[in-house]
Amino acid sequence: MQLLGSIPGSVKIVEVGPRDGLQNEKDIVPTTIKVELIKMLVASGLPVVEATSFVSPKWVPQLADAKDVLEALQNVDSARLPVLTPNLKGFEAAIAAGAKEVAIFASASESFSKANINCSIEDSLARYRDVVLAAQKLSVPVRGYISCVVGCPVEGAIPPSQVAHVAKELYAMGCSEISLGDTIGVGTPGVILPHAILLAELILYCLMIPVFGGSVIPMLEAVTDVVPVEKLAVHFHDTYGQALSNILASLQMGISIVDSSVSGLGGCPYAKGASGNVATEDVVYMLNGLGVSTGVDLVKLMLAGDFICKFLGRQSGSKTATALGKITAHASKL
Ligand SMILES: CC(C)(COP(=O)([O-])OP(=O)([O-])OC[C@H]1O[C@@H](n2cnc3c(N)ncnc32)[C@H](O)[C@@H]1OP(=O)([O-])[O-])[C@@H](O)C(=O)NCCC(=O)NCCSC(=O)C[C@@](C)(O)CC(=O)[O-]
Repeated sequence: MQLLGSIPGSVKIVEVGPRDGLQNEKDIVPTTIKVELIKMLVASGLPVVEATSFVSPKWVPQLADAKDVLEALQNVDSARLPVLTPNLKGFEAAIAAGAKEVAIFASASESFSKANINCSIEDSLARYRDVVLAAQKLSVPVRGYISCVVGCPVEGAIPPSQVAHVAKELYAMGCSEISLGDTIGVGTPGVILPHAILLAELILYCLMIPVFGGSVIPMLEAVTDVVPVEKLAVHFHDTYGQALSNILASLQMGISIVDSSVSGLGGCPYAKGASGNVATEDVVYMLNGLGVSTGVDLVKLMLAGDFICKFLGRQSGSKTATALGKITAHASKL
């Protein structure tokens, strides 16, 4: 255990499947299915389930039913159900629909900020100050996201200092928690970029394909210099299969809040090439193996994953759910 360093005894998992997971689905998922999924996730013991987004329906048509989803969940009180709000308009609509917690989402990359919320980083921070002020008046906690914390689909590697700047601003304006998003899943736990990656970057650069990233540890070092580690969450997409290793490295650096998506659903509509978030089932399986408590019942979680995968007509993106599903199917034939 000494090898692992001082990983936390318990981890808070923030389930983002109903929001981050579904926002990229082309075919509209009926509100009743979204509500049932959220209820199943809550029943599995997840303490926080991000329910939906109050964003422009022109930008994210899949979540145009945010008000209906939230209103159908008014009696659910065993988990926190935050929602994304990009501006005051979204914040006011969320509160009117019964939201008790919200999240704002900035970026460490100028290009991604423009693509995702149609404004510069500084303009977004000014807009978010208004949201946080309005939330503080109602004692509503605000989570702050930062996208592209190691790499951007347009700009390539993002300097840790840029991430730390946005994190410091979000914390100073009053965010209760800051989630660091490797939106395109390019980060590794390494301290430096391996030469092979640098060479691959060069080739991709010549081909004008800027898909490369940096490393998680220097980014976390820069951010923990300006924001207390207990206020930080990590949010890894699993595009390059690095998410679990990055989570383990983050835990070793004192992080105890991890975002994930049931069955590995997800991807951002404004980040081409980004695959799903790390699967919640795989995170829970790893944390169980490490003896880290989460309060999540893996079997109930897998039932929720099975429910949404069957509806979407697709295989689970969780290796744990796939493996345990095969074992169960085999056992039932004996
Ligand atoms: C921010 C805006 C609204 C700017 O979009 P805009 O076009 O610049 O905004 P606008 O103020 O000019 O308004 C345009 C229209 O949208 C309406 N509008 C304006 N605001 C709202 C609102 N809140 N709710 C509903 N409608 C809204 C507004 O009323 C108007 O309607 P119209 O007059 O044309 O009929 C837009 O860019 C937007 O909604 N973007 C959201 C994109 C998004 O949701 N991306 C995915 C989430 S972020 C993410 O996935 C990353 C994360 C968090 O998971 C972490 C990671 O992995 O990195």
